[in-house]
Amino acid sequence: MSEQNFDIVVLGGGSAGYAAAIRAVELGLTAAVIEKDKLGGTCLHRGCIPTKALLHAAEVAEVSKDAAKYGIKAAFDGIDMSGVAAYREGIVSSKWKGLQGLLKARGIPVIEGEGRLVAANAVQVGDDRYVGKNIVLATGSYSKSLPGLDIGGRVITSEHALELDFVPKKVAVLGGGVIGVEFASVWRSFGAEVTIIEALPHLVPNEDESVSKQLERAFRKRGIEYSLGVRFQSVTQNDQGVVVTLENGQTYEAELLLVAVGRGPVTENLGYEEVGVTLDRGFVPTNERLETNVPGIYAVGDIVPGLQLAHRSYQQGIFVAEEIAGLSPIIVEDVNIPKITYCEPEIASVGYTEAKAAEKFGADQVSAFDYNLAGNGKSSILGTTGSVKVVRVNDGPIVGVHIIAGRAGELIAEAQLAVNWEAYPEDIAPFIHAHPTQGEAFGEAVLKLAGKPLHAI
Ligand SMILES: Cc1cc2nc3c(=O)[nH]c(=O)nc-3n(C[C@H](O)[C@H](O)[C@H](O)COP(=O)(O)OP(=O)(O)OC[C@H]3O[C@@H](n4cnc5c(N)ncnc54)[C@H](O)[C@@H]3O)c2cc1C
Repeated sequence: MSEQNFDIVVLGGGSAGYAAAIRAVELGLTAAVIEKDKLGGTCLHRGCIPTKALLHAAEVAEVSKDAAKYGIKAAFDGIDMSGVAAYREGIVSSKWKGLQGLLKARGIPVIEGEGRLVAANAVQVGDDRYVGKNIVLATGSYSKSLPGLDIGGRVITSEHALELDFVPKKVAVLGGGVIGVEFASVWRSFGAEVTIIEALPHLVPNEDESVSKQLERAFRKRGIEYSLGVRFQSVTQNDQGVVVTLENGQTYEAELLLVAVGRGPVTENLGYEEVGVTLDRGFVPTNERLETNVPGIYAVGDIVPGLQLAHRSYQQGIFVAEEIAGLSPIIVEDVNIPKITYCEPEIASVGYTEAKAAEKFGADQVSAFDYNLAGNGKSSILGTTGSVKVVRVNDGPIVGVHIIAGRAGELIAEAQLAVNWEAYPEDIAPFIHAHPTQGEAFGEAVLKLAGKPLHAI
């Protein structure tokens, strides 16, 4: 049995874990990462990157189907899933190589193997013990299912969906949240018939209702079916496919059922509770400095209750390293973290929805303006519609921005700065947005809220 000592031992080498190690070493601390699978975790290998490659392939399919609209002669002749897989895997492996290089260049050891917390300051891998002045738990998340709904055969999760080497003819998607609508969007572009089943009254139910409604209209136009506000009851499967039954007795036949009902924390049987770390429904609660109830043990990423996003994970990793180094980093609340749903059309948002802002600040204290992209030149050129909604406190800051449009994700960077810096529309109004850009739409909404509309009425 060997023992090695570090300032920080990180259990889990996903977005949260490796970010903590990199920042720690930048600050002059020593750190090691323990990873049982592949450095980069869910985001790089099974999440953000491969799914966005699929979504881009889907966009290329849509553009090629639509080429005549732009006067371009091109014929769409179907999807070659092995080509799509090669493109997707190429991106993932180049990013993976780059990431390994980043850690190597900083001298951060990546210990391969399954780690277990064995003391408040130690993680064991096989016979070897890694002792840290501080421990950072970063073991991530897995695809959840519903009670009684077993994954297997034709009932699949996003991990299986990514690896499919064929386009299903007909697919049912259980869950109209981010992962569900992204796969629905890809499969529809690839030619599948898709039905989404969502128990809540809207698709992407955490978004501003106006955005959810626009997505529902856009999906309907694209031929994506959905059933809202009715719960799933059961599924049966046979050689041909699945039959999904809802609580209202409605049934759907499909070749596959994708279960996209959220992600649970990976915290079982890792020694957390034995060492005294309190769990709450499997998640690891922390104080606002991301320290667990056991002093010196921190938790970051998807195991911490709240938004499960890669950029939140990076931020938490960096935060914890700086906290341990005594820098007192600033806290970013979940509400101020930008979120993107990469379906077509894309959705991007930050801050409070109009309804939540009204609840928090009072309905008569809040104003919103929803700028229709029909008035935005660049959006017309790109052939996209949608809107940019800005929510402000009257005589106060911008507290929410909600965008739906092709490439909406690229527009959220400015909005998240405005929200996090608590900018007033009047602060931003004098500044200039380049023309023609989709970014002008945010400028137009801000001008309107500042009382000097240009192209908005
Ligand atoms: C289909 C899909 C699409 C997504 N798309 C996006 C997106 O577009 N944008 C976005 O921001 N987020 C996206 N996410 C979410 C994002 O992937 C996660 O929020 C992020 O990966 C969480 O990082 P993490 O470090 O907490 O966990 P993970 O990335 O899950 O990393 C945890 C790591 O810990 C390792 N581990 C676990 N237990 C042990 C152990 N005992 N010993 C050693 N190692 C262990 C695991 O192997 C894993 O590598 C997506 C997720 C999915 C599933």
